[in-house]
Amino acid sequence: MAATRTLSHTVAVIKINNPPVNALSTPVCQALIKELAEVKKDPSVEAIVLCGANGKFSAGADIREFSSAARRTVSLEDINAEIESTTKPVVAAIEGVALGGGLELALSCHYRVAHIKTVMGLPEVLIGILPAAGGTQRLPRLIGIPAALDIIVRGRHVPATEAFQLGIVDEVVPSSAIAAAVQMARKVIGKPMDSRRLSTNAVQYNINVDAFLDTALEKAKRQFRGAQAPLACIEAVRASAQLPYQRGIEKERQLFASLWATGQPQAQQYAFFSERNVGKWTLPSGERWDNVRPCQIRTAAVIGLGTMGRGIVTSLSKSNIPVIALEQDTKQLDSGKKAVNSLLEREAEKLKKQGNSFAEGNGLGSVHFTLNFEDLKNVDLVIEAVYENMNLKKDIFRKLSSIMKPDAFLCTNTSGLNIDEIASVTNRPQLVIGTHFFSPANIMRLLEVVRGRHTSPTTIATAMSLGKMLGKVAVLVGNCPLFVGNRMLGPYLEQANYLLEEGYYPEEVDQALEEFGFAMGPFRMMDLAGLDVGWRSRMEKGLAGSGVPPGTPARQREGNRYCPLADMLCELGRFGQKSGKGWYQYEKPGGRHAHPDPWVRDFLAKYRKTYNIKQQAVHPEQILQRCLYALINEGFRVLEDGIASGPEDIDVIYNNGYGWPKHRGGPMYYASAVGLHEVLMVLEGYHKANPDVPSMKPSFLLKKLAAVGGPPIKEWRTQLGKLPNKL
Ligand SMILES: CCCCCCCCCCCCC[C@H](O)CC(=O)SCCNC(=O)CCNC(=O)[C@H](O)C(C)(C)COP(=O)(O)OP(=O)(O)OC[C@H]1O[C@@H](n2cnc3c(N)ncnc32)[C@H](O)[C@@H]1OP(=O)(O)O
Repeated sequence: MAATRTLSHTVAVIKINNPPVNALSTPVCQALIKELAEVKKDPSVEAIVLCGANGKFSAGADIREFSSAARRTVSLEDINAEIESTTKPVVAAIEGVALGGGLELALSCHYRVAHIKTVMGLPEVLIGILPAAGGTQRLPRLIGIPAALDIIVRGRHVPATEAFQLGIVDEVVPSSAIAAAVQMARKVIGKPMDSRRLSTNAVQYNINVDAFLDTALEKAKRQFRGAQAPLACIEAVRASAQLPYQRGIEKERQLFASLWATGQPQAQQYAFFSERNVGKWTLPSGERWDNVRPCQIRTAAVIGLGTMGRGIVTSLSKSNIPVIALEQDTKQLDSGKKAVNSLLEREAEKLKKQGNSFAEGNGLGSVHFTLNFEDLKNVDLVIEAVYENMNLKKDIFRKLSSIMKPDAFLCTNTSGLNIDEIASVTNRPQLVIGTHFFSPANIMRLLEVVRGRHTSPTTIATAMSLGKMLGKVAVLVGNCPLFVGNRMLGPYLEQANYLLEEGYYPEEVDQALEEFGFAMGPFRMMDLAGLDVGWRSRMEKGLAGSGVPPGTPARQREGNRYCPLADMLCELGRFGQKSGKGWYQYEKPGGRHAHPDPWVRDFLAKYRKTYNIKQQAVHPEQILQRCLYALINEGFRVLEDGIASGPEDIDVIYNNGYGWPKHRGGPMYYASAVGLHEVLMVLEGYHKANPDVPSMKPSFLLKKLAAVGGPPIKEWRTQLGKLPNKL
């Protein structure tokens, strides 16, 4: 039953019932219409309570229906209008979540009662659309333009206590919201209802709405780099102030249709479901997310309090997991402790602003700092987060192996080292796993969980479940140099470097990719990460520094093209932000504002002259094609090698760890949207002209899919048949 009805005295309680989140699917909407019609004409009913089954009001419209053939035949706003115009008072009993269409439904009720642990909001913007069941018109009428705009444009979850302060709900209760709503319904029977019908009210404001919204629009254009939904949300809110309700609704629908035509909602909704699907991991042996039980992690330890370690400690502590944080000397321990405490204070401040405190207990209190390895011996799981050096990591794992209790999990936070080699020095390779966090680890949502050859399914389940506990999107990947995200970055950065050789400047390449929607272009990103990191690794591989065989041409390695520009900057001490100079110049070492550097322009001009490189006329569109298609091609190779289980996994990694714009779905989705044949043609053309750049040689899988007509991404798996699986 999509909705059920019971009677409590003269109050009819209509309950939405569509597990798991009571999405307002077409059958639910049809059931609501039927129940409403019946209670309206039932003389024994004097008031109505609307609620959701299983402690959840509703997570909104059924997103799957948007793109499915089963297009909705019932308009949610028509149901809302029907509820609002009812002469019997309707009270929403909000529990769990009231999101999107769920909150819009509640806003059409005459009163709202919420359980204290509820969150509500209009997160449509996050899936590329705008609230289109009256939310952009009713919410400003209830709480004013600035507060409504903030909620609609950011799509944030508003806790019940804040919702009460803002006036979204009339009462917050610590016990059953349904019982409280029934009580309220009985109290308001017979009371005047006109002012409770939000659509009949005018928006109240004492600001210059146009100027306010113009400023918001400019800010949103800068902040959301090409995403259209936030801009449409602002225009819809503008309509609420300027137009009568019904015309505002027309505008809302019009904006929805225009957004749909951009293709962005489809990309963002693909990203939404991909994020959920990556949690459903499956191993070739048949073990899966739903048949392997994770172990409970009651205590954890982190080794190393550098940038990564600090973020990981904060993240664990924030999730209420007691942590032991270990450093090798007092100086580093003290500075790590200070940094962690300050991060935790900031987190506490954030929660306080949202009207919350740390869930149970105090996050700060749960961190114990130590220099003594013995202190770690009883924790359930340890995350090693020292710098990227195989010998150092092996030393630590040897030690852990002898100290830790036998069933403790040993995780390494490496961004690309071989998990099997690290596991090989332990007495429990089945409990060793890679947990690749992204910096800052207390903020970035991505966690690459890297399975080694001997890692057990229980260890995988535990690491994936830990990711969820930390509020992260955990993606299971196979063990290969650099794993998935960083491996794909290689060819992308390589092309960015070649573009400099050929006549571009860092700021021009960055601008093209930032206009595409990346949070940061490749050169700003390299400056932030530190140019010395890659330099050290290239030196270890004999590609840079004294290990390069004598007589090797400067722009060649092993017969292939090589760009030594980044090595040359490092030799001059230009490591990026940390040294105040890199591809850009900064106000000071550690400064964060990148300014184009005339020195770099001069340096590039001399370099091109030295190597007699003719400046080529590269069209800005080619910057995108070369960098992005190089990255995508490597993505296909990752699939070919069985390192990721599907294109969605790669897209989730890029959306959440590398600043890929979600409104473009992810690199593999983008390839499918651009057309695989187009991607293949560009790669083929480039590779023919540049056979000394092997990364641009089109991958086998790309060719295979292009040959069958470049099917949409959801059909790739069936088209490709059985692929190797190294998970
Ligand atoms: C011009 C052409 C137009 C064509 C289209 C015409 C249609 C026009 C109609 C317009 C009407 C608009 C009405 C309204 O404004 C629009 C909306 O309401 S959109 C939905 C807004 N809501 C959300 O975005 C909430 C999304 N969900 C979440 O944030 C979270 O799921 C949660 C609710 C906070 C719960 O989180 P968790 O507990 O972590 O659980 P999961 O996230 O794993 O979810 C569990 C399960 O539920 C599925 N699911 C969640 N929400 C929805 C949803 N709204 N619709 C469908 N399915 C949903 C999720 O995928 C998981 O599924 P599983 O993986 O278990 O299969």
